[in-house]
Amino acid sequence: MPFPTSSPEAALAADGVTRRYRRSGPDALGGCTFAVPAGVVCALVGPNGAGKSTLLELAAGLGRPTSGTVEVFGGPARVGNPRVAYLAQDRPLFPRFTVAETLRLGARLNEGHWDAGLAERFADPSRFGKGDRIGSLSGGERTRIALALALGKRADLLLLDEPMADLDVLARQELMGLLMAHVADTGATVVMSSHILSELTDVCDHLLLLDAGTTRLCGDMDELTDAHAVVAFAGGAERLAGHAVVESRPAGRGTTALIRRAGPLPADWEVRPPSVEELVLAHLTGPSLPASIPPRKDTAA
Ligand SMILES: Nc1ncnc2c1ncn2[C@@H]1O[C@H](COP(=O)(O)OP(=O)(O)OP(=O)(O)O)[C@@H](O)[C@H]1O
Repeated sequence: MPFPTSSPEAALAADGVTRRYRRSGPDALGGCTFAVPAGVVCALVGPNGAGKSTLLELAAGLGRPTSGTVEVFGGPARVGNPRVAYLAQDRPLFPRFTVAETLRLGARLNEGHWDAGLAERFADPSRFGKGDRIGSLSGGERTRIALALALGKRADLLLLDEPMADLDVLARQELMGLLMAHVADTGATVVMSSHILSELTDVCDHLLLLDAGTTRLCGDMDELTDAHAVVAFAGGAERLAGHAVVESRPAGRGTTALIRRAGPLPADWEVRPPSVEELVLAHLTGPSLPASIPPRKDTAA
């Protein structure tokens, strides 16, 4: 099923995007197509090297696709778009600036749409001495400041590359709470990458799974889990015929499998919905299936 990549309600859409860093090198993205609707909180997941950071960079307008298009709210992705805030994985900040100077710079660069209160809640300047320079902060402290700069911008689309990566457990909880409260207040769209899936499944309602530069899954989390089932039954894998099998293995005298349902399932099968973790792992190890889920016709077990 094609994604509505030009749909006006898509906050971020990619159509056949490839990105090659070196002319004769491999594709960091190899034909990536998806659409993230406006207003969702989207988990961007995938193994190391899947292309997550590359995709976020392109969405922020930093670099151009080698082919294909990346659109933000229906227009080409471009650097300096006031509707977009981007938190890069390496948190680029000026090391010689103090915390206060950095926040003042954020205010100056985003005049007219800077939320100083929100930026201060993320940065929490009370933690720092007046003259503390960015270069003297810990990784987690720098992340707080970088998040403050991104969030203070009051953007409609937040592109956050591993936003919680350097933070301790308490700071993660605090900043994720602030982020979610901000999103609930403003209806901003978030696309956020992380390797800690459990951290994302609690707060995200949309999933974008990349692997080796291509889209493996994209859609509403509930619809994706709903369209799949973990099944267990007596007998061999031949009983799965007709269903798209993501993963299957023998279990005693029977079979367990994660399938994409196609119509009703036999009454003697044990059936349960997969967790998001199971879904992601199975799709990363199993055969490639269409990344989007067609509307379900028959859900009866
Ligand atoms: N500046 C660059 N020059 C050359 N190759 C690059 C560059 N940036 C990324 N790549 C390559 O592109 C591919 C995708 O990298 P990317 O950083 O986008 O993946 P990722 O999913 O964000 O990985 P991780 O989870 O490890 O952060 C990798 O093979 C990487 O080596």
